[in-house]
Amino acid sequence: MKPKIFIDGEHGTTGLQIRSRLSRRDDIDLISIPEAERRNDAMREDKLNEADIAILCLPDTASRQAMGMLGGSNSTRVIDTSTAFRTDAGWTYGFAEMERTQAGKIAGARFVANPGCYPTGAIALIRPLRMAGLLPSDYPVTVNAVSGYTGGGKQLIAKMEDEAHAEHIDAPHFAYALSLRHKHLPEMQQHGLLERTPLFSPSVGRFAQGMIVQVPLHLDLLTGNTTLADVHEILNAHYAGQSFVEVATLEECGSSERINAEALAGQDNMRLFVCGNPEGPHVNLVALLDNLGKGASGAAVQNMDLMLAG
Ligand SMILES: NC(=O)C1=CN([C@@H]2O[C@H](COP(=O)(O)OP(=O)(O)OC[C@H]3O[C@@H](n4cnc5c(N)ncnc54)[C@H](OP(=O)(O)O)[C@@H]3O)[C@@H](O)[C@H]2O)C=CC1
Ligand SMILES: CC(=O)N[C@@H](CCC(=O)OP(=O)(O)O)C(=O)O
Repeated sequence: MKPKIFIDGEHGTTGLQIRSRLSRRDDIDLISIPEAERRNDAMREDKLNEADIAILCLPDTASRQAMGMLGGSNSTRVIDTSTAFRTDAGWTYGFAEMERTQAGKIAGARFVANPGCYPTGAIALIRPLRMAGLLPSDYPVTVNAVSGYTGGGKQLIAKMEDEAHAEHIDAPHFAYALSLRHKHLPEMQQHGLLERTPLFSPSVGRFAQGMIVQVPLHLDLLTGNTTLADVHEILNAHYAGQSFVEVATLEECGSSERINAEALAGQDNMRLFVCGNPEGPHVNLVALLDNLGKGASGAAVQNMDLMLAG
């Protein structure tokens, strides 16, 4: 029998993208509720309990409610795309390339918390340097980022696209989370293995999908006489052989004049760049991804595949 997959929130931005990836497959049985019934709790509870894997594409509160609907006695496995469980010890963090053992942990997990889009880029850049001992745990990390506006879900999409919307946004690019308390900080800190809370400044551009996450570092504050080439070598070795995360060569990093935030829109992979003057004194680490690809729906499908194979 084919495994039954239910996407709770399948008519939202992340859910639709997962559904379009899964609707092309014949190795799974996609179970569904009609769009008009998407908030029918009795139907949701029924499908949640019928599924082998439930993928929650809901706001945090609705994800917590769905976990309540699952109760204790069923065997449904869960991938949650919200922020609700990403630092919860009872959940496995769904960033498969974070460590060599992480894909195996996801494969055997009952509950998998899909990473946030910005943390996917930030942790990808930071964690290997922490693990190698190059980046001190108390380093004051700064993360600067720009996201496509689909990152804000249906509500932000409407504000950006609908000129008649009461809260229409006509800016081509805007900074937000100005109080520096973005909801992604706890997972960046925990899974980035950082003692200090990072300083995170996100922004949104007038494009639908795509994302750039930047982590600039002072080389003289890293351990030893670290060079830009050393940083590149650590990242390159960490992600060697991975299908969804690739480190651009130093040649490509050195010859690129610009990085286009939309370059990976519609794709499920992430590319990392180590930019700067080879003589120092700084290095700028850059992650390029689709907020709805490796940043959400692509990663959820990657995790589902690991769980089905596990
Ligand atoms: N967009 C992105 O790039 C990313 C999103 N995420 C996360 O994924 C989750 C989904 O986000 P996104 O798809 O962007 O959001 P959307 O607002 O686009 O979609 C959310 C969906 O959930 C439905 N929903 C809301 N509350 C309930 C409820 N109580 N019961 C049943 N259905 C409900 C909504 O229905 P209705 O239309 O009626 O409101 C909508 O269909 C969020 O937790 C988000 O933080 C994670 C990474 C990236
Ligand atoms: C552009 C935009 O508004 N982005 C969202 C984050 C999108 C996302 O990844 O949400 P999760 O918390 O579920 O990971 C934000 O900053 O709140």
